[in-house]
Amino acid sequence: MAPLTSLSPPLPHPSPSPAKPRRRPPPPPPPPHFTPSPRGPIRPATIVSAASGVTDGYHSTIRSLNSRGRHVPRKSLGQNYMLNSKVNEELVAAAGVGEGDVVLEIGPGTGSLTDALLAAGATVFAVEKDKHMATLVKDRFGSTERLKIIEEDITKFNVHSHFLPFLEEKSHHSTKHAKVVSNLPFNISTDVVKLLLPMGDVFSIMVLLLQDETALRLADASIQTPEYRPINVFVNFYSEPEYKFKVERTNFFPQPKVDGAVISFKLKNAGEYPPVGSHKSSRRVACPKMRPVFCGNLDYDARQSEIERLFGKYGRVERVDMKSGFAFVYMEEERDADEAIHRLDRVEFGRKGRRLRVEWTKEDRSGGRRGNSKRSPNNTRPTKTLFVINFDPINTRTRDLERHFDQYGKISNVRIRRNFAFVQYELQEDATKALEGTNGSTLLDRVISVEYALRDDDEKRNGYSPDRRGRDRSPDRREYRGRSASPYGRGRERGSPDYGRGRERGSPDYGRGGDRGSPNYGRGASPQGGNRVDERVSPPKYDRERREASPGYDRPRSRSPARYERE
Ligand SMILES: C[S@@+](CC[C@H](N)C(=O)[O-])C[C@H]1O[C@@H](n2cnc3c(N)ncnc32)[C@H](O)[C@@H]1O
Repeated sequence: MAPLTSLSPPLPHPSPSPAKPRRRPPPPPPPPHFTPSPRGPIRPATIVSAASGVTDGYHSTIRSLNSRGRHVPRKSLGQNYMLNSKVNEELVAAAGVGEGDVVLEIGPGTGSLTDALLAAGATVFAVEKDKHMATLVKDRFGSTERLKIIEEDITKFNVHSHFLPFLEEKSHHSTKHAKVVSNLPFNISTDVVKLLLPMGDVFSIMVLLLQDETALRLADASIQTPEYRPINVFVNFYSEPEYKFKVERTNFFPQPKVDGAVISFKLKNAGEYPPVGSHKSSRRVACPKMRPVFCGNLDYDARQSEIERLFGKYGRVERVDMKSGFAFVYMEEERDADEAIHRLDRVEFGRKGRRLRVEWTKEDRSGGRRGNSKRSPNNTRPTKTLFVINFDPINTRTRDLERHFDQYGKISNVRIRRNFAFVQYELQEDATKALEGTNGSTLLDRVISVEYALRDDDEKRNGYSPDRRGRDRSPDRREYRGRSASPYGRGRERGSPDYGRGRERGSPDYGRGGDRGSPNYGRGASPQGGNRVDERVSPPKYDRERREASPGYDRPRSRSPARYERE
């Protein structure tokens, strides 16, 4: 450790040439720097006066920075170190850290907050991305049972496989919940919030020091304000946020351009998540077994086994519902699904290296439409012709459909059009039987959806027959295109779950003669819910009521989750 030559604050990064320091020395010990938020009543603030701890924190931070030779704080890593030990103590107090607690600390840096956590009696698991700082903090505390430091990027950190065993081993509480306390690099705060808030099974509270602006925004629970954003839906769904107090920028070295603030999130357990059904329904969105992961932008010929293998790396896959170009993956554990989403979203996959879209399905599909909703609410007028979707468009032949449907009566015609088909019976009663029997059934590994066609061929004007006419003149398709609940709609892009993402790959409009079928299946008007092809382009949507209670649902359609991450 480099010795301190005087009691006055040394340069935090001793330069080989003292005459030309690369950075200004840190400021003198700061005056009281906690101030209440000026931003209105929804953000209660705590006024904390600075105390003698100020200089202690200051000196130990500077000493640490000097301890392993010259260290230039890295802006890209948000390295603004805390100089005021009082702030650290307040962070610890806000999380109620006490004897026997296990704490995940993100970015220990020089170890000043780590020190306060250890002093409170906690066992600390610290994740530090910067190798230099990880070594520095190890040096500072030496080997102790109560501290584990790993060098890793928190945004890529597998909490369940790396942290849970530690928690199991170290927690002395029966509840086995850990806490998160961190003076976070400002640039990853939303990533961290998104990563950890859904982990109410692991963490009870998360207390973060982040940019004041961000803290104010995240703590905003009032849906009525114009500032209310998708991230607020997320935050309030998974936690109870509370703005604690502001921390002025002069408390950090180097001094950032903005002030910081401390915010706490009391994490909810799955059972506490707001219900997402109608008021009559008590269904909750977060039941792990019920909510599949949407995996979009797949090759049309992607195989179920490939998807199983892919997701199987992150946990047990209960089942995979393959659709055309997308799939729903049911994982046994919600945390494994979270991990899969985290790892696989936007990863290139398949022969053509498409970028996957992986995210939680936007609707609780457990309503079991497949099992209990056999008919389209939009199209209840029985016809002799059935409209079939969701079969494998590459491998399904007319004869496969015939075989699948002919047990219900005499079929007069089967027509496949890209990835939808019409099956016409001679008798309407047979069509009804077939609809009841085949909707939600499996054909060549795909769960198909069946509903009545809007009209029968023989109802068409001038004795229309699709077999005699060109595709473009098909009244069936014209009819469907015109409906708001259209399964064909307006030609959205493939694999983009309706957030305006996924533009890298265009999708020909079905109705306009694109050469590869990626129909726009409309928006959530699917009578079959989970089984309709429209899910391929857009995961099912909640109704307005549900959206309010569900993270991500109030996103404007043109906005992307990527943007959400950048907030
Ligand atoms: C704002 S500093 C806080 C340091 C220290 N806790 C303090 O209070 O002085 C942020 C710390 O997080 C580390 N860090 C930055 N990005 C990280 C990441 N993705 N994962 C883990 N640590 C990260 C930085 O290297 C730095 O040490």
